[in-house]
Amino acid sequence: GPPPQTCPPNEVINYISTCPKHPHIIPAPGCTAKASTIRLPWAVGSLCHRTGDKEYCVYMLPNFNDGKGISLVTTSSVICSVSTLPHHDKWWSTPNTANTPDLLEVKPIEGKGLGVVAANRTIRKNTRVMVDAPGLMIEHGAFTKLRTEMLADLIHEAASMLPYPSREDFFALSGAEGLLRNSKESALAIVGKNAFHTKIEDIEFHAVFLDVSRVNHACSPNAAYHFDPLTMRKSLITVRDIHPGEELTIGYVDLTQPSQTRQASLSHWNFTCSCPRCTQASRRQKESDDRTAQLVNIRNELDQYDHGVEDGPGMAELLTILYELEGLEARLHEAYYRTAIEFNGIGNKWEAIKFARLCLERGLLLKDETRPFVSEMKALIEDAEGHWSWRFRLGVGHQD
Ligand SMILES: C[S@@+](CC[C@H](N)C(=O)[O-])C[C@H]1O[C@@H](n2cnc3c(N)ncnc32)[C@H](O)[C@@H]1O
Repeated sequence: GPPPQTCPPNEVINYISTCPKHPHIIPAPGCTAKASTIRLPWAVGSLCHRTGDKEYCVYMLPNFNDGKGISLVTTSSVICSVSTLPHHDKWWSTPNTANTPDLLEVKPIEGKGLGVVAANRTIRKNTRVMVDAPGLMIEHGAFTKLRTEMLADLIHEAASMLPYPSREDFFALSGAEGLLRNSKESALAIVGKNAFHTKIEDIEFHAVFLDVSRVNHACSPNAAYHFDPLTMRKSLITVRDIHPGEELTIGYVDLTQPSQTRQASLSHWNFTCSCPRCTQASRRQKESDDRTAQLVNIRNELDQYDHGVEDGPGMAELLTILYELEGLEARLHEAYYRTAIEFNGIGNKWEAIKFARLCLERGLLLKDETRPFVSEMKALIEDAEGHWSWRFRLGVGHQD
């Protein structure tokens, strides 16, 4: 059954309508929507900081995500629009069904702090192994406009208002090593090391997910994230088979960059990647970087639609091989997309449809329905000859 409602500590709450004693709804101050259209009540923190014409406060919903709660650092008008979104109910009602506790284990990994490993059975590729909702979200505007101390203040308050044990889970995340535990700087540092850019409608947030935050980085990762903006859930999906005891990893940065650029981007998280793709003997490291550069070149060349290419399908299939050799299965749908377009581009309908299906099969696990490639591939499968790419590579002169 549902967990009991938790009232956050009184000292940080100005007023709250979620405790069983006060079951009425209080809209956020300044909210012009009718109280009856706001289905869920928010607790408002006592602390707000103003910059320009915006006042950022902390809004917390204790019942969210099976009682784990969620805190937002944002303005009352954003809370108002969020609470009245048409698909809003889905956010609050989606259960974390894919979490199979005995599939995964969080444990110390040498040189990496904690990490997530496959517990005691093999996890097949394309398995959704975790589904997580954000515990803390900070509007991007607060990040860029507020002074650091004010921002740290609000983030600290947002984390402190979360129900037990989410509050403790947040402060136990990595990123604040060497700083005073539970201090405002810790809260800010934790957000810096664990937040993802996440959009609600058109508003950008930095979101911290308390469970998926434990997954470490690798440059040939065996898993990837999928974020569904309609349910606000982030899932972890395997892209290769994972054997018992093996660590699950994702890519924190663009993995089609050369190794030195990847390492430079990872310095934000204060570590150097020691995965096999990054620590090969120098000759092999160069070969890997060369393959990665070739992959990017082919992708760029195939993305030129205004002139012919020689053997487009052959190049696109080579692209697939390069993604596989570099361990980039998490992005294979990108190669399948190009292959589908190239086959259709020379009028080979059945091969085009085959690769469009492969693209959707992989891509839909990792990307949401709203991505343009999804509608492109669906349209191609539906009517290859009516698709813009039909025979588009033929009869167009070379442009050298
Ligand atoms: C989002 S957290 C991942 C979970 C973290 N290991 C923990 O204990 O909670 C990001 C931090 O994990 C560590 N980390 C992630 N991937 C790593 C890797 N490949 N090698 C070393 N440290 C890594 C870094 O300290 C990084 O700042």
